Amino acid sequence: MTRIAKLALADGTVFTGTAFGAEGEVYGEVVFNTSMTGYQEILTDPSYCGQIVTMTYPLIGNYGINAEDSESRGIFLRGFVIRELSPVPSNYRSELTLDEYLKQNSIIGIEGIDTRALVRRIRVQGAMTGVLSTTDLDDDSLIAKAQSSPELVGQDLVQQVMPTENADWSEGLNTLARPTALFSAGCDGNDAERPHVVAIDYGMKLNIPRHLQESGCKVTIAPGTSTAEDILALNPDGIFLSNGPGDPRPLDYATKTIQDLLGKKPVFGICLGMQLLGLASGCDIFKLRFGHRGANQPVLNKATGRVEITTQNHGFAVSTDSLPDNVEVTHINLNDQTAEGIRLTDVPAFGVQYHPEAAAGPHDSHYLFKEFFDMMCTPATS
Ligand SMILES: NC(=O)CC[C@H](N)C(=O)O
Repeated sequence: MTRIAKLALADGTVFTGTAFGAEGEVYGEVVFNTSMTGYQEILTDPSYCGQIVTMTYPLIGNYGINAEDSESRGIFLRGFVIRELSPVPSNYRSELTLDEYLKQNSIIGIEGIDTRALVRRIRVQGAMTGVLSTTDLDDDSLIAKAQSSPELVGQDLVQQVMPTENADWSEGLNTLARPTALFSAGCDGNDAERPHVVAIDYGMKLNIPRHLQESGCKVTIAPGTSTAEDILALNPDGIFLSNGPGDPRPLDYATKTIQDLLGKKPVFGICLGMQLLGLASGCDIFKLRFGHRGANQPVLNKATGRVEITTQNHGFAVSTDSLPDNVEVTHINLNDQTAEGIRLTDVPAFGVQYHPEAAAGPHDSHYLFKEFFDMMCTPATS
């Protein structure tokens, strides 16, 4: 029996489609991702907490769901909007269908709507709050709910997704007799020699500690609310600032921790981590109209002149209007000239707005993990 679902936007637009996944009603910021593949990594990226995610690629679910490709312990986005659900996955790795996976995780899906019209509306008017429901199918009621639901701006969503305890990253340790080619000559690869990275987890994607480990590091994961004392007590050689959901500006606890750590150990941040590094260094943050979410965003590395094709998922950006004297822009988004990378000139600290760990997407930017490794292996100049 076909189940109806409706998506209502705060601007009064309503889309009627077919429900899949769970029953119920949710609200969230409606955004879109242009990736053709990687829907399992997108579903399990904690950075989407608080959002209803639309896929522009029309056929979703065609390779099912498997045990290896998840980027976290669950699904944190609020709802999933697609054009056409593939009911029969064709993939030897598939263990369950997308519909079964969303049901297991109590996530509402809607298919069969005009996703092109939805995306064009978001591109023109900007990301906006929406309500996705299988229980209330009255347009006026849903529009009123969308207009009265809280916006994502100003929300600290990190505390809804971050871990609450420290943990050693041990996945695959027994398979890494020696780190991969990314390993620098600096250390000889045995555990005592590996640089120890403490990754502050604001909603970290799992492929990030995998890449830190494969680049030769030992990794300890710490909650996003850790203080500088908590982090330094773990005796790190370097500090990693992870991706994460929501607006970076209310995360005062995180900004303070980073300010207290800058100059003490090398720092590398990705996405939210770069935004927090920027805030800690006195940069301003602004909200993009509809964000950058996809796996084909061109980024210019200003130092090398090379263009990297990157995976991105962010709705906020570091403003380049009034950069502090000790902050340099290292990477630029070629679609809109926004900052995709910064570094501090007075202490060993840098960050990128995009996702060099891919998962899913291109591998053009893996070099950044080696740069961080080498930064930790280079004796600090007094
Ligand atoms: N992937 C991320 O870390 C996203 C950072 C931040 N929540 C943003 O939307 O810009």
